[in-house]
Amino acid sequence: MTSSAILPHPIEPVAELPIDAVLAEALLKSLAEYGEQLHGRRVWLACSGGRDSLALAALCVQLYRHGKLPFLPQLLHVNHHLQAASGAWAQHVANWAKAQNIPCRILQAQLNGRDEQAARQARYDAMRAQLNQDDVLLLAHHADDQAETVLMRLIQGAGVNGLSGMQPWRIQTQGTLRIVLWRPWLTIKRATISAYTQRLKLPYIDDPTNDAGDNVRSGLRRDIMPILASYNSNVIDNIARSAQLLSDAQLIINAQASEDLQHTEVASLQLPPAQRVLNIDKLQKLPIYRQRQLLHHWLGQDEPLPTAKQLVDDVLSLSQRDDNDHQTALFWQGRKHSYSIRRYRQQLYRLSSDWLKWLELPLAKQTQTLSNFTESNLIKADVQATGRQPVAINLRNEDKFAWQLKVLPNEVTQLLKSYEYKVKVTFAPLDRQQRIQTALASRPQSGKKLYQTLAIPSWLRESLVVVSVTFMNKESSKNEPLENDCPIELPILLLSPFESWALNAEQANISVDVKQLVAFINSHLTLHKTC
Ligand SMILES: Nc1ncnc2c1ncn2[C@@H]1O[C@H](COP(=O)(O)OP(=O)(O)OP(=O)(O)O)[C@@H](O)[C@H]1O
Repeated sequence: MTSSAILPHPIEPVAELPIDAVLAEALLKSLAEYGEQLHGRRVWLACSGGRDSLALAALCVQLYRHGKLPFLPQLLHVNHHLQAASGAWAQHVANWAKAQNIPCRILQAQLNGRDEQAARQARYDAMRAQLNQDDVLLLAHHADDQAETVLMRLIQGAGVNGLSGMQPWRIQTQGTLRIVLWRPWLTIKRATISAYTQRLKLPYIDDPTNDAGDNVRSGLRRDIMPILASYNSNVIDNIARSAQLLSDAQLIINAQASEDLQHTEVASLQLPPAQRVLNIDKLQKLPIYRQRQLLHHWLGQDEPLPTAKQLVDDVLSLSQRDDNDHQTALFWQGRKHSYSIRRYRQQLYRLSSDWLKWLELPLAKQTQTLSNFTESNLIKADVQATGRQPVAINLRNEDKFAWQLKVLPNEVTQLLKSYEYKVKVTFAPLDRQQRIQTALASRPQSGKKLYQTLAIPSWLRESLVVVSVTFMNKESSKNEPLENDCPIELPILLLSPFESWALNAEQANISVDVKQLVAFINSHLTLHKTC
């Protein structure tokens, strides 16, 4: 196909041509609705050069030149390089923009495949790379697009969210970039846009693949919509209206699910998106339909796309089991991460694969003399210029997460004031044979018994650390332990990445109060994502 075959009209400036009242009203109404959010933001217009987006660009030019639109969006055209004429289309959009005196950028897409989905993905990627934080991207989607989207989702078995179609104002976050997709024409029929382009003799590009009927969307447009219209001539408006009603319903569902989630999540065990934990007893107090919605909401948090209904059903059955099976793991490949959903006792866990990998990394034993972390010693060693910057002792700091004891040198100085001894602290992985006694047990325990008493799920068992303390004579240059009954390395704490248990140190007949040290360590432990 030659580019001239698809460009029926020559390029003319549109500023002074008649403005379409219906199209202008829809845009200006949407502008009034989102005016506050639009304030101070940069607006771009995604222009394929096709009928709809060229019409929207033309209307923006007209309204701007008549002082009715406070900004002139910059056009963004993405060249997909999918067809022989792609380059000519890009050039045509650039020429048209130049004739209208509207800024325009042509972007090159990097396609990963040749289908519609690959083109869409590459298009958004290219445009996102161009946009800055909180920029707004105008799109020319209209009521016919909306009706096709809803029908497409209906035949795929979507729920309320999917059936509420495209949103007129949608915040889209990917990585750290947050942008807004603005669709002011979702209530406008294609026919209205067509009539306007004809009146203005707009030289839009007619992409032959749009109506070829060889993908679901164009098949619905060509074959199904005319049949539906023969039953009800308002079919487009009606489907678009249903989508709007469902969109309201979805907001109510979201609000209910967020409220239920607040009461059901186990606050102390959260590390989103790596680990999220639900309390099954609380979940089961809700009616079953709210349990399903809550699980749907809980699983899909941190992800752009929701989970399939099948997974929600499987997780619901997992929560309902009353056997002692702690082995079942459900797998979910999200867009951003993959997850394993597991149950341990009365808790449901959604664990990211990165997090599970990190939990398997070996822990090393290490001993630190606390006085090395005081202000004077750090300054002497020229490690820190000030006592007010935290220093970290890493329990496990690799790859994506860091588990650390983070202390301020001046706090360590303060702590050690009350000790007449040198304090050495050892962090060592818990040995399965090691017998230790927590306040929860009447005698020392090891291995399986200990895990059961403390309710440690299997995947956390390689991430237990015993903290021991040795008090040394300050004067001794040889770092000899004190001459009393205090054993070398008295265990005082057992740590997991989320919890800590004081160990029964009173039994070891020592004169020094370790409570202060336990409280200090407990209050300075941190666990966070590093990237
Ligand atoms: N190559 C492109 N460059 C920039 N924006 C695009 C491109 N293709 C599509 N868009 C934007 O995405 C919207 C929806 O895409 P869709 O595939 O339905 O558009 P189209 O039918 O090719 O073009 P139009 O909607 O302009 O008639 C368009 O209205 C337009 O705003």
